[in-house]
Amino acid sequence: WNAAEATGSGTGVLGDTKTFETTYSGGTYYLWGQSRGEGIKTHHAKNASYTSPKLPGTLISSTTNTFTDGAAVDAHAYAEKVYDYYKLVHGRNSYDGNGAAIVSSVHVGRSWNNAAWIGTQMVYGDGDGMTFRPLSGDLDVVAHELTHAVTDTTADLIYQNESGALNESMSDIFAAMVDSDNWLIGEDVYTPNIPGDALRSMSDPAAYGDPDHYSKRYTGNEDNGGVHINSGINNKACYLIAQGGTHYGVTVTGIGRDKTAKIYYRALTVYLHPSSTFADMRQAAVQAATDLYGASSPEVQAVKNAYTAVGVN
Ligand SMILES: O=C(O)[C@H](CCc1ccccc1)CC1(C(=O)N[C@@H](Cc2c[nH]c3ccccc23)C(=O)O)CCCC1
Ligand SMILES: [Ca+2]
Ligand SMILES: [Zn+2]
Repeated sequence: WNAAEATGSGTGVLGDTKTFETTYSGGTYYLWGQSRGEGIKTHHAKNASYTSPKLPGTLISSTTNTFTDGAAVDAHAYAEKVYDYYKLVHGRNSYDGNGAAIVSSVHVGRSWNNAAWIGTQMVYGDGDGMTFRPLSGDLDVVAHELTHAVTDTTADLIYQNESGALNESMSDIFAAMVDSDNWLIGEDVYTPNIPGDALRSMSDPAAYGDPDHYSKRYTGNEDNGGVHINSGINNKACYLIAQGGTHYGVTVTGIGRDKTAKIYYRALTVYLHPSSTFADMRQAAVQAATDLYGASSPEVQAVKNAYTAVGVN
């Protein structure tokens, strides 16, 4: 049998219909797209834990090329969208720049209220229906996880303390650039019974208890030294660069999402390194903006003012 490329369709976590690449082989269709890099494959973990050697699990199949597993449909379709974002916007072929295969597993764990990049693949929990719906149901989350793979193959920011907060912020930043209708993270899958809330906010990190100024950074040991907490400081800086605003008396004139994304992509892939601090982040963003737009550009000024506004000088 040859493995023929096909177009499948299915219903996502939120009940929306979408199409995506599948492969036909031996009378069966598989959640396996072949046109992007070395391919995109989506598997069923059958409740195996994210640490289980049973991962990735079974490649998800259908005899009709119609897929009814919402978590699988979204994990697969959103992986395509994130691949396309990095290829078309930044010229990057998959997360490693070399077409690496993108592998996901859904139904990981039992009612697991989380998701992750485990170094080799993406894994998604189903949530317990109260804290989360199946987490692949939000494009933010898929883009966040795949961006961890981009970071790991570029700056490789150490996942603790300040470098870890920057690692987290890079994932939130590109999640917001891909799922570009707002500056919230996880809003589509977080607390299904509570409308309008999110896991994190980049426009107002404090709305969810995260710091929006360096003087308010968490210095304890929880969460690998607050990687999902102190990310709020850099997330706010990114928001200010893109949208502008006055923060703790410092005014920033926004330059828009697209230029902001280019600055952070260049900072991440050229200037940041494993032990980068927030001070290094400011310098990397200033240098990236200088390379792209010139030393005396409004883009460079926006970067400088945004980092001053969040207390990183
Ligand atoms: O990628 C990441 O940074 C997070 C990876 C979490 C993880 C780490 C190590 C092993 C397993 C899982 C997953 C996400 C996250 O931000 N998790 C946070 C918030 C969170 C999600 N579910 C939770 C349940 C309890 C407490 C906190 C959480 C965390 O794990 O802290 C990213 C987008 C949405 C979920
Ligand atoms: Ca969002
Ligand atoms: Zn993360």
